[in-house]
Amino acid sequence: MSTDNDRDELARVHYLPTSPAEADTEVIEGELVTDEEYALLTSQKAKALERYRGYRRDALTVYKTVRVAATHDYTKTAGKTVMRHGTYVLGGAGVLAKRVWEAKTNSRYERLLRAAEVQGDWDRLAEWEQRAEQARERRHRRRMDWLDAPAKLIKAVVIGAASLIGFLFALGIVLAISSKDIGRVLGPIEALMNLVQWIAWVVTVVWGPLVLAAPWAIVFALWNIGRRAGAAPSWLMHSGQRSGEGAPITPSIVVTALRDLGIAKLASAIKEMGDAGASMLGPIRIAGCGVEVDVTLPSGVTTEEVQRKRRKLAENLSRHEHEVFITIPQAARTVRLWIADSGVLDEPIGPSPLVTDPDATADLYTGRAPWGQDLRGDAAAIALLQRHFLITGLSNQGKTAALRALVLWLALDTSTEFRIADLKGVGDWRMFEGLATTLIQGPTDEHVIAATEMLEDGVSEMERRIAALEASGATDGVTREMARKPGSGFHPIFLVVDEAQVAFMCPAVGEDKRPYGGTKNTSRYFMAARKIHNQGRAVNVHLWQGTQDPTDQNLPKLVREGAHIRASLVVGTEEQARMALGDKAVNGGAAPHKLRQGADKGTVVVAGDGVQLPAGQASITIRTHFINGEDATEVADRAKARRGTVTTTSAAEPEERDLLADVADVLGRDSAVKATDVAARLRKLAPDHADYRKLTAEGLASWLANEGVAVRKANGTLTVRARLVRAALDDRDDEG
Ligand SMILES: Nc1ncnc2c1ncn2[C@@H]1O[C@H](COP(=O)(O)OP(=O)(O)OP(=O)(O)O)[C@@H](O)[C@H]1O
Repeated sequence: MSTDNDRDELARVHYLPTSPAEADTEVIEGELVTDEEYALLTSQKAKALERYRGYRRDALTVYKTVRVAATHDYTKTAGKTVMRHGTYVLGGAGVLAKRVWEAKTNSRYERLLRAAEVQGDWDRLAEWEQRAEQARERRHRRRMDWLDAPAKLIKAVVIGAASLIGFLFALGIVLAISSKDIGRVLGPIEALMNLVQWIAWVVTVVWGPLVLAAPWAIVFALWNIGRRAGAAPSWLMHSGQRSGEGAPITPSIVVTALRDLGIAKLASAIKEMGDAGASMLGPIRIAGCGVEVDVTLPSGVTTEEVQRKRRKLAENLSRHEHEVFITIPQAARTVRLWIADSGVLDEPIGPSPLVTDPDATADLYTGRAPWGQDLRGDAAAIALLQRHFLITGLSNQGKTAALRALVLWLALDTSTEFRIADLKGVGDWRMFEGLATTLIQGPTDEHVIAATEMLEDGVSEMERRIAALEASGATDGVTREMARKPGSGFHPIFLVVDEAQVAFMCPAVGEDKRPYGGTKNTSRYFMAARKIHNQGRAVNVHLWQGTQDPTDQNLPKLVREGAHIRASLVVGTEEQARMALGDKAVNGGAAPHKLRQGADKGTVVVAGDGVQLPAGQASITIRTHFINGEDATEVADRAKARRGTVTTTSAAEPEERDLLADVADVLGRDSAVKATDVAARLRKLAPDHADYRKLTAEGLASWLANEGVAVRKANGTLTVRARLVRAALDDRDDEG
């Protein structure tokens, strides 16, 4: 059924007027076409519409096909491949042109001169100026030589040709005389002519193919030069080429990475130097599982600026941040980059030699503890004699394991003595039972008090040794012989406090009103630690501490700085890194805050004495061997077997006391004493006993009641009667 809309559509298809305004003014509505014409047009309209829709469908199909094909990965890859290889040819031509230009002009010298100038390296500038001048002179001489060249060439050709003909003629005469045939005089000359003719023939035969192949050979050569130079934009490279991951580090990669760091002065200086930015670089040396290169920065660019951009630099070098280390060697305006081979730092290092070698021994005076590997993959050993030690790091990153590994090595030296306070107390140091003379394990105030007393005993021992050394008249301090001689009283003592922050934060206050924790002049742990730091080293009394977070509250500055060797596992911030290792080390590139929590467990940045630092470096990063609890127990057992088991005391465990007998003791001949006085007498009798320290009259009464001794009031005061105490003792004896 036709409708008004159909008509409109029909009119559009056949270019008929669709509105009165469009129609000729003479056309009268209803008389536009006759019925026959309308029927004809209607059937044509259906066909036309069908045709139109067909075209549209076809056009859409073609469009979709083209779009799918054009955006398909294969097409993109193929397109990029074609463009990339095309660009190689153009790039190769550019590289070749540049090489020729540099060979024929002084531009290379100009570039190097600019580089030296930008770097402010006046010695090199003078040297290059001289070389440029010499090159210019040589080139001038060569040009002058060319002016005489044609005459010389013609002369040489004429003389050469005449000599050759003369020689051939003489040869012909010799042949003619020997064969008595005059016709052979010209024989050699004819042979030469024939040879020339033959060569000309060969040339005419191969000339055509040669001419045809020459452009392709040139294109291939240019392509090869461009490909080797990587002369294509990075977006045309396939992903492997573009990521550069695992790609060897070349001078141009390093220079480009530095240029793109976002340091404007550095970028413009490198641009001024052209690709001779490479002149900033020292040789790229293989350094363990990576490479190392020194970069002399242009004037105006500071080493700190580069250090701050470590992540960007790593990314520009197609490495992860933890795979690039920036340190500051001694040379002025120089940064040393160590760039790991991709992924190599995520591979575990081998087990400790202490575990693999059942015969491992140690000598504190002459040896070094095998702790792990430095980033170059070389064994990292650490000298521990007469050095206080501090290790810090976030929780669960391997602090105890790293500290314990060193103590285990020490244990293999039979002259050493250990007094250990593990203020976490989950058994990490349990294997030292029977090896250490003191082993305190636990986090309570009682354990801190015991640890403090352990340090105070260490101070007393230190003072005794200082006096003894002074009295002995020794001139070389405590020698190895003195330290190893049994009974000399100078054997090495190591006071080890793991989780030392617990001690500093302890709120307990002693009888003398002095706090155990804190950082005041009256704080007992703090003062004992300071005294040992100040004077312990010389008489072989060492303090080793492990702590989680080296803030002023957890580990006061004075105690941090008293350690000769400072090691840090991953910490949260640069500020913490500074507290852990000191400003000098962090300014020199030590960056424990850049280690990865979890992934870099057991990796320590070490500063200070005792470690062999690469020349000019303020710290070294060591991946420590992990000795698990089981292996640690085995090593400790070996140490015990060698030295014989020692009796370990645990000062924190309450001393066993017979309280009833003690009360009888303190009552003496008195028949009745006030309970408060009895408590005071008990405290005096055993001042270290925790139960007595806090004892009150009521507490004593209730405890004696449990023992069958009633404590009643006399004149309103709780009073202990000796008669009842003795009776209870007798009863107990009878029962016993
Ligand atoms: N060198 C290492 N390599 C690999 N993993 C390690 C290494 N050292 C420690 N670990 C792992 O880290 C875990 C925690 O180690 P450790 O107890 O020494 O940490 P911590 O820093 O002392 O922890 P916290 O401060 O909480 O006591 C270990 O159980 C072990 O699995």
